[in-house]
Amino acid sequence: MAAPVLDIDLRSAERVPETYAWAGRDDHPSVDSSSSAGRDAVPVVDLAAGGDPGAVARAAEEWGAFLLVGHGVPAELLARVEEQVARLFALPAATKARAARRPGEANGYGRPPIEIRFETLMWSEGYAFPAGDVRAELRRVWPDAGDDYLRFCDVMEEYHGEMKALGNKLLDVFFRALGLTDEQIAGGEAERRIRDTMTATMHPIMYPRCPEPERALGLAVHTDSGFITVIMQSPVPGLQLRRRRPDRWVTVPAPEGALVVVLGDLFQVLTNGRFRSALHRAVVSGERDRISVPYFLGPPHDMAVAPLASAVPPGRKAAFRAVTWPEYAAVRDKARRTDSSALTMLKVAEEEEGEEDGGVAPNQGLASLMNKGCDNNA
Ligand SMILES: C=C1C[C@]23C[C@@]1(O)CC[C@H]2[C@@]12CCC[C@@](C)(C(=O)O1)[C@H]2[C@@H]3C(=O)O
Ligand SMILES: O=C(O)CCC(=O)C(=O)O
Ligand SMILES: [Fe+2]
Repeated sequence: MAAPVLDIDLRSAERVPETYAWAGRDDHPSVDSSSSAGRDAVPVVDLAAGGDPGAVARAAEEWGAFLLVGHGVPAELLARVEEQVARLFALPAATKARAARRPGEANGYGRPPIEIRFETLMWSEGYAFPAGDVRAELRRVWPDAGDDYLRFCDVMEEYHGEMKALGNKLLDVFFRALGLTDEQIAGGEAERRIRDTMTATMHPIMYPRCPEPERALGLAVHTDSGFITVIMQSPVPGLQLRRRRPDRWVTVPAPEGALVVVLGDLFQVLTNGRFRSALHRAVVSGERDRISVPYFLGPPHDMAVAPLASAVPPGRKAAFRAVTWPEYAAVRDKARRTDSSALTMLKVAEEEEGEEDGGVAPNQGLASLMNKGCDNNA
């Protein structure tokens, strides 16, 4: 029998062990979206209304994230995805351990991959798999390919179909928000190549109800590395976006049926720094389990991502050098050791001016974004 991947059963824990206690967790206040007379209101984009390019551009420049409504993914499918993910994580620890992510591998069950960047443990478990190849990966959990396996795969494949179409729609919405014309979007070589080759990874996460939620973190501060992450979340808030001046964590509301879009570092590269990746983290609830199902859209591993010519203003230089996703990951590891950030290390010229007040966090190292006691200065 495979040994459990987590050291304790988070679901039955009566206390948060010291190894899971994040000392600097509350050094910046958490506020909700309704605070500060609209200043902390997470932007909302309505795709049913076409995704207003001006509103999308503002959200992407100032927040690197927004709530997405009118996206067309049926609410009942979202409910079925949540149900299947809950069933997956409710399996016995030894069953999930059959699919444990092995060192150096991208896919499999375990703690979120960023755990190696921190000494404190996170109150969560996740499972990464290629969205288009769920059947092969999930056989590790259900080798008999029985009914539970088939139900899980059917629902995830249906979800992948919807999300793939939504991802393409979102990409065009972002291109339009960058100011690209319909001809550039349809006929631009780089734009077309990105749309045709985008890859998708799912990483459902379970954040079990926590007996001392104010001591724990479900997911530590990070930026996503790819292009665009579309998150489906339980109706239990937990995702927080880092805002500046003053430094604070804005909790993203979790209205039924809405999705959350978060931009990753390679999208910041692609847009020459105009659209910003969002620093974020997840807190846990004292009352309820929370599930989130991020759908990560990014380039194929062999594609060198460089700023789109159409995103570099006339007379300006490309702000970043070209980088593949695996090269980016290596740069990020190096950046961690020097308290720099991957984006700073990839920079070859100045980016366009970002939002000064209240904007997204700057491209700085995680160690200085965290506080003493958050022990990620390694
Ligand atoms: C496609 C991916 C993005 C991700 C690494 C992964 O291969 C699968 C897991 C993803 C995740 C989820 C939690 C936060 C994050 C930083 C991590 O450690 O694993 C992201 C990764 C990422 O965006 O780099
Ligand atoms: O739990 C969430 O809503 C966010 C998950 C997340 O940030 C991630 O998987 O990268
Ligand atoms: Fe994330």
